[in-house]
This record gives sequence, C-alpha cells and structure tokens, in this order.
Amino acid sequence: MASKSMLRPVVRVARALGQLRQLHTCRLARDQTKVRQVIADALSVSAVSVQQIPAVPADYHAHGDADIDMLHDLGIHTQAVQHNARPGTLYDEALRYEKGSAILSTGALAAFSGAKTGRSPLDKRVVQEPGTQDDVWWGAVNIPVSEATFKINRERAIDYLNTRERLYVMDGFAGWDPEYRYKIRVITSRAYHALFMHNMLIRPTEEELANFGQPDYTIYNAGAFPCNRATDGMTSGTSVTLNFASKEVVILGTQYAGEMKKGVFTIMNYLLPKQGIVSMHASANAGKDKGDVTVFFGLSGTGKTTLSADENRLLIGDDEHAWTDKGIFNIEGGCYAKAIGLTREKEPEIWDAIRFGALLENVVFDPRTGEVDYNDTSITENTRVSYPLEYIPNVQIPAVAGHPKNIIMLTCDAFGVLPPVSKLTKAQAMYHFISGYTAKVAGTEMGVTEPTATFSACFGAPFMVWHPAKYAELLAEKMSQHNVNAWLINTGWTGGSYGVGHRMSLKDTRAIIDAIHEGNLAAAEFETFPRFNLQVPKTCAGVDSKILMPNKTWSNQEEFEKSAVKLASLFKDNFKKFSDGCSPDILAAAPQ
Ligand SMILES: Nc1ncnc2c1ncn2[C@@H]1O[C@H](COP(=O)(O)OP(=O)(O)OP(=O)(O)O)[C@@H](O)[C@H]1O
Ligand SMILES: O=C([O-])CC(=O)C(=O)O
Ligand SMILES: [Ca+2]
Ligand SMILES: [Mn+2]
Repeated sequence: MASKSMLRPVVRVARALGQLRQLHTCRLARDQTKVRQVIADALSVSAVSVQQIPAVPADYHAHGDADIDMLHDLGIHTQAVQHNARPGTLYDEALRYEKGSAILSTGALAAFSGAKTGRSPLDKRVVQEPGTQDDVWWGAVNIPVSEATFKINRERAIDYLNTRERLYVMDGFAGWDPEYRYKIRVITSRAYHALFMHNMLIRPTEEELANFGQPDYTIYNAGAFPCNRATDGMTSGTSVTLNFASKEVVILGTQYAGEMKKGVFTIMNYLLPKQGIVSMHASANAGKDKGDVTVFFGLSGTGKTTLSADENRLLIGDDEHAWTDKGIFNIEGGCYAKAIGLTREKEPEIWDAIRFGALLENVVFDPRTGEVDYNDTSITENTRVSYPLEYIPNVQIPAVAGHPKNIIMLTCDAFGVLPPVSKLTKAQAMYHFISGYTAKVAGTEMGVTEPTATFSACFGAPFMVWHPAKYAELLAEKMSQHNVNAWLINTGWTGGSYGVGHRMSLKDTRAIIDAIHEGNLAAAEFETFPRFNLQVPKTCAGVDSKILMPNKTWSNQEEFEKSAVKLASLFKDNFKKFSDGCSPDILAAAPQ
C-alpha cells in the first residue's frame, strides 16, 4: 500500500478537498487555520507552507450559518452554497462545472441551456387554492394544478437540489419603486442561472443585502431535472409551477433562463393589479431633455428591446414595467436582448453592453478566437444576451420615470397588411391592447419555426394572471387621465406577406419613432387605411412616403385585398371571446 508521502500531489489535494467538504459539513470552513491544517495533513507538509494556497474558492465561506440554516429550513442540505456571489465567482463556477461555458472575446460569459432554448408556455401551471381562486383567469394560460401536485413538484425539485454538491442562491428585488418592491430569492443548481438573475433582478446595495431578511417569493430552479409525467396535471417532462399561496415557483425540466424572469413577471402581474396598478409587457424610455416618456408594448420579438435602446433617449427598461399614480417604473434590473443577427451598426447600445458580466445564452462561437457568430442559428433562433441596465450608457437609474406621453403598440405583422405606423383613438388603443396581435417569430417559444399569426391579450397573455379586462381597464383609466397619444407600429412585413415581402427596415421604424418623439407625427396630415379604419400619416420625416400606406407596397392589389380580409377576419374571430365585457366604442374599433 502506498504511503501517504508517496501519493501523487494531485491525489493528495483531491483528498484534502474531500476533507474540506467535511469541514463544510461541520460548519468550520470559515476557520482558516483549521482549513490549512487539513490541507497540510493531506499534503504531509507544515501548515505554515500552506499559507500560500488559497484554501477554498473565495466566496464559499462568504456565507455564514444563517445561509445554511435558510436552506435547511426549506429542506435543502447542500453545504457548498454561493449566496449572492459576484459575477467573477459565478464565471469561475460556470467554467468549472457547466459544460460548454466559456469566456468570450468580449469578456461576456457563454452558457448553454440544454434542450430547451425558449420558454415553454404549455408547461406553465398555477396552483388552484382558496386564497386566489377567484382572482385568476383560469384557462389555457393559467392552467390549474392542485396543491398536492405542487407539493410533489416542489419535493422533486428539492430532492434534486439536494443531490447537488453546490448550489447558488441569488437575492434581488423586483420593482424599482420602493413602495412596490418585492424581494425575490432564486435557488438554483447552475451558476449561469445565478448570474442571469444577478443581471435581471434589481441588485440590492450591500446594506440592503445585509437587511434582506425573508424573501417575498422564492424560485426553486431544478430545471436540469424533469418533472414526473405521471404526476397529476403534468403533460411533459417540463413544468413551471407558480403558487401564490406559498409564494413559490418551481422549475423542472427546462434550464432556459427566461423562465425565471417571466416567473417573476407573472408574480408581479398578479400582485400589482391587486393594488390597482397596471403591469405591462412593455419597454420604456424617456427624452433626455423633455423627459417625455414612451411605453412600447409588444409581444416577444416585436422590437421592445431593440427600439427602446435609442441613443437620443434614456432607457428605463426593455421588457416589464408598471404604471402607478406617480408614473412608471421598471420591474427589472437588466435587459434580455435577442442576439440573432446582432450587429454593432444596427444596435450599437446592445452590442456594446456585451462585455464582462453579460451572459450570452446559446450562441455559437469560435473556440479559438472566442468570437460569436450572431447569425448562427444552429442551436436556436432565440439566442439571447442578458446584461445589467447600467451597461446601457444612456440609462435612467433608478429606473423610474413620469407618466407616458406616447404609447406605442408594436406588432410584427407577418401578413404585411398593417401600416408601418398609424395613430389610434382611445377605443382603438384598447381594442388593439386586448387583441394583442402579432406574428410569433421563430425562436422564443419552443416549437415555433416560422411566423404564425397570434393574438395574445395585453401583448403578453402567457404572463398575465387576471382576466385581460382587468389590465385593460387599469390601462384605459391611466391613458385618459394622462391624455396619452397611442400608436400602432408594424415592425413586421411590408411589400407582401412573409415569403414575398420583407421585414420593415429598422432604419424606417426608428425614423418613425423619432418623428413621434419630435411631435411631428401627431401634427401630420392623416388618411384613413380602410377596413382597419386606421389613421395613417401621409408623410413622415426620414421615411419614403410610398411605404406608409401598405397596399402601395404590394405589386398585386388583389393579393393585398385577400390578405387584408383574412387578417380582419382573424381579428374579429379572436375578439368574440372579449365582446361581452367591452363597451360599444371598443367593439366599434374592430376592423370591418
Ligand atoms: N423594423 C424593426 N423593428 C424592430 N425590430 C426589428 C425590425 N426589423 C428587424 N428587427 C429585429 O427583430 C428583433 C426584435 O427583437 P426584440 O429583442 O427587440 O424583441 P422584444 O419585443 O424585446 O421581445 P422579447 O419580449 O422576446 O424580449 C431584433 O432581433 C431586431 O433586430
Ligand atoms: O421570456 C423570454 O424568454 C423572453 C421574453 O422577453 C419574451 O418572450 O417575452
Ligand atoms: Ca426584449
Ligand atoms: Mn418579453
């Protein structure tokens, strides 16, 4: 048998680390003398010479007994816990333990989510329980499950987390207005998830962290492990379950990071309207001098992130906002931008935000140069980058602002029928808000591979909890109180439907938005776009007038008419389910 001194150093170090783990178990890891002694014993050297060896990764003993107790109380006994680790530490951990992770040439971290590279809305569930039963709009979006099913999923997640040697806990806030701020805790097995939530939640100050206390909501991300299909109410190996009674979210069977941020958004979409506040799947920015606020509603892929990053304006946020009596606030601490086709020329602010601390999800890169090929869709169309708000140079921190002056509803119309811009009456704004029309573009949701017409109430039905009318009423009230201009902007197809025409140029869309901000467009001369009865400006600075009226961009007018009729009928069919609860003026805003 080999004597201790004959063991190869690497084996001895490994053994020492094994003992270190034991030390963690005894909660002695913070005692550096003891740590060094254990290493020294294993290496058969004096403790003094181990002074030079960094004992354990720096942050492992940044946590105290309180952190371990906090997890113990939840039934989690893993001892190596990174609690609120800094990005650098999370990089270290991802590189060590998560396959494929790499530091790219920009300094950003590349991470991979595995099989699921977009959200899984069909696998989302809400626990049906007496306290919230009457609040939730049950149906295809909020699919009920029992408390028993939730318990099984929660236990499965916790069992999985207990099999992990190391876990990550990230604490942060949702909501920039301290009056409506919620404390969120995420417990996950992946450093990549912790870094994502570090970017996306509002980062507490050191002092706020010290006084964080109990979170309002806890997310258990055990996404690397599936749910059990035999569990009542589960239809696949993926499950995102929200429980408003226990204030918990359990994620199984998907490691796509977006599920966590949209989990938090769903929670806010429950809590805020309960207090009379409208929450919005929307981006927002403000004029640098005038401070005029614009809110951009839109479903996934319609341009919220892209268009809210504007060198002439201050970014408030790119995806989730709320509107109170004081004005608007961002719910998040970061942005989550699509990276597909990204170029510095087209999206300079986003491009420059890709640096140390930014997290690139599912991108393809050259392993030698560390350079990303943003056009490579071989993993997914839905490549993403998350970064803290302050990585955008012209950002408003704290991310709160006044009442909106303009509300822009973005739609990516794959039929190529809707005008690039039209001015909406209040009734039309409500009609389009409730309709929430767009074409889903490939990527963000699993299974969508080409643009498909979608109606998603409030431009974000998958994240809404109450009946759409609740959000619509709150929004309508705010819009009339503050005399807001409402616009419909088509960032989708022009010159023909998908396959024939092409996507509206970003340059044109930006010019239209500039004209709105300069106040020129509201003062323009308008003509009516028939059937949809939309007011379309005859001219717009920086834009060829020929593209403003959609039929003029089509070579075949008969085809255009057919498409317009088709789209109008889709609007009407979709709206039937809302007709009962809507006033006559809103119903009259429907296309003919
Ligand atoms: N005319 C246009 N206006 C806006 N975006 C355009 C236009 N043409 C092409 N695009 C592209 O469409 C995509 C819009 O995605 P963006 O990330 O802004 O969506 P989003 O509304 O923020 O969605 P999500 O809610 O999923 O984050 C970008 O990749 C952008 O480059
Ligand atoms: O949630 C995501 O994955 C990205 C997003 O913002 C959306 O889809 O609206
Ligand atoms: Ca976005
Ligand atoms: Mn979104």
